[in-house]
Amino acid sequence: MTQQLQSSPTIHLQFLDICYKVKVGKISGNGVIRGLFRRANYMDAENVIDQERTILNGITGMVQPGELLAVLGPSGSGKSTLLNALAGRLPEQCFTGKVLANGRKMTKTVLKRTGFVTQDDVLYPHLTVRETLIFCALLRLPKNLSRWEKAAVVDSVMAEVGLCKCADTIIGNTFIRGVSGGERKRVSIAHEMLVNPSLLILDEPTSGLDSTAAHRLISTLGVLAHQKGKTVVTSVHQPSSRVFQTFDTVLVLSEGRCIYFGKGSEAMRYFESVDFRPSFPMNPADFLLDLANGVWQQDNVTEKERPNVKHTLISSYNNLLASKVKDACLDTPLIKGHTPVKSLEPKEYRTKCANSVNTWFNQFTVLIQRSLKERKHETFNPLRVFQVIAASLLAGFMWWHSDFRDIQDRLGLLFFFSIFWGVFPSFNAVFAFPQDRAVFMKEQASGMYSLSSYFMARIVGDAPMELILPTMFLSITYWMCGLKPELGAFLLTLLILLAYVLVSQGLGFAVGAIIMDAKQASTVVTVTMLAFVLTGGYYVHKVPGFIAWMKYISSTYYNYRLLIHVQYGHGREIWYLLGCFQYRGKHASCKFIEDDIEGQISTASCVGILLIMFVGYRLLAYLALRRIKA
Ligand SMILES: Nc1ncnc2c1ncn2[C@@H]1O[C@H](COP(=O)(O)OP(=O)(O)OP(=O)(O)O)[C@@H](O)[C@H]1O
Repeated sequence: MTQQLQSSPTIHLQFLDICYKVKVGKISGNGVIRGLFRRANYMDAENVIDQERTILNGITGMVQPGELLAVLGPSGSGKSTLLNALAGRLPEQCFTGKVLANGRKMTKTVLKRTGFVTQDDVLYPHLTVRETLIFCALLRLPKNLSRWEKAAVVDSVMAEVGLCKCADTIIGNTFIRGVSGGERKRVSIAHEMLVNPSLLILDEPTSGLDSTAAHRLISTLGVLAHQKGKTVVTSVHQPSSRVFQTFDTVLVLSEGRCIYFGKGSEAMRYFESVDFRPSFPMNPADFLLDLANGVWQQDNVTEKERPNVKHTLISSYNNLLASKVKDACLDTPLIKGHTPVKSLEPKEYRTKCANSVNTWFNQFTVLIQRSLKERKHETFNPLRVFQVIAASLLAGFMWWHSDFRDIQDRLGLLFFFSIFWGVFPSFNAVFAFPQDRAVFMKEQASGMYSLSSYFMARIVGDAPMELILPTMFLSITYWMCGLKPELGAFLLTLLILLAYVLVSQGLGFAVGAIIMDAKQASTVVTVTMLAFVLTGGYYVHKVPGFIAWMKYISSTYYNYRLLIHVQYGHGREIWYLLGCFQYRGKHASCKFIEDDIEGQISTASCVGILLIMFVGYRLLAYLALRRIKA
């Protein structure tokens, strides 16, 4: 089995003349600046000007299997952008130049064999290291491997990247103590290593680590390149001299331009050859970064005489090295149009790739298991359970054994159900997709599962607890309040309430998925629910005509009507019981029967509309996620 995974072909990566520009906003004549530039001369411009900023300018280089290429440069020099372009994460139409794997354009198959470790660790905080990797293996490894075999791959990858010690520790985050920063980074690397990538690209894997941890991590990457034959590209912010020695090739960026590409061991010699040498012995990486920042201390030279460092280095690179690097890249047989060597695309590997996609159902079950594990602390949160029990007891005591004939009180109770079980689930559901966004985007980019399997797993996984809590609530309150003492009536009330909870949850999902920002989405859902509650039919009867239509889109209205129907039917029975034909318009309860029970929308319509809302909100959420994915 391990052999099966080890047979992935090698990748020779070449990138030629990569240029990336972005539009940074428009500047209008009235001085309103919407872009990044705020220079005074633009303020006076009469016309609207589109500003372009060059992030990468003609970057060329290559890296072979068994080699570790380090991309160095100050913050903002374009390292992440370059790595994104190399990993196929930057849309092709956004940049110019070529990224070639084994002399060919990057194909989906190659991208599947590419592991990309982003700068931020996008992991679930409540899963342990082993669980994180097991779920990843279940989703990413070929379906012809058994669960046991996938677990064995996880164990071997953990041993390879040094994670065995903390295998059962949770990942954690700022609020929950988990594995250390270095270990978290290793988990991100292991996540990519599971698919046995031929090309591994890492964006600043050492950021936030102390020099020892950084050295250990880069050594691990060195082993992957030198001993396992992987092609490794990593950006590093501030490598120590020990770390620098591990790099085979170094690319130094300064403001999106290359100032050096070549062997790490020859970098200092090159800069000396163009008259830039350190005035005292220093870490080569520090010296290179100083130069990339335009900082250079030179004895006996005044500030005025000092050359423009960046400008000089860019010209030197263009005059001395650029053409050599380009020739070296173009000179490989693969680029010259030769047919790629057979071993690079073995038939066996292609067959395996074709077989590797897990079935929809498989993805769904793994995602649901992961979702339940990751969110069990939230779902079975004792505070949430306490909140619901406290509310049910409070309502139970407030309406203790209420009388069937006290219609006003009873309607108040039924409306309280509608408010509580409208706001609570919608508010909880609104966070679902915004919180998952980073993981979802990353996993979608790696093609781990389909959107529909993720979506179904998310909404089904959330359902059980959303249904358990209202059942608990109603079982306590219904009997305490003395509502219709029939099992059938109780079960019907429960069914209506659960359906309403699912509709409210759907509203939360839809708003969350459309807005994708937890704070904004929770505000919108609160306002929406407020509108639904106000037009629900309890507070105001004579709603002004221009806003009266709102009740027809209010799920609270339909739920309230159904709950009343279970208790009072069409109101005939209670009408006769209270003798309302005598007191029409005078007795308060009779007034409630006239206004709230009689002649309202039919039960079938209420059920039908709630059903439409149940499906409609979820469909909206799904379409909103599709848009994000695209
Ligand atoms: N889509 C974009 N729109 C505007 N500016 C952008 C865009 N993408 C990147 N940039 C800018 O391009 C520059 C390079 O960004 P990049 O993230 O590649 O830098 P970096 O070298 O990786 O920096 P760091 O080390 O801080 O992560 C930055 O100044 C960034 O603000």
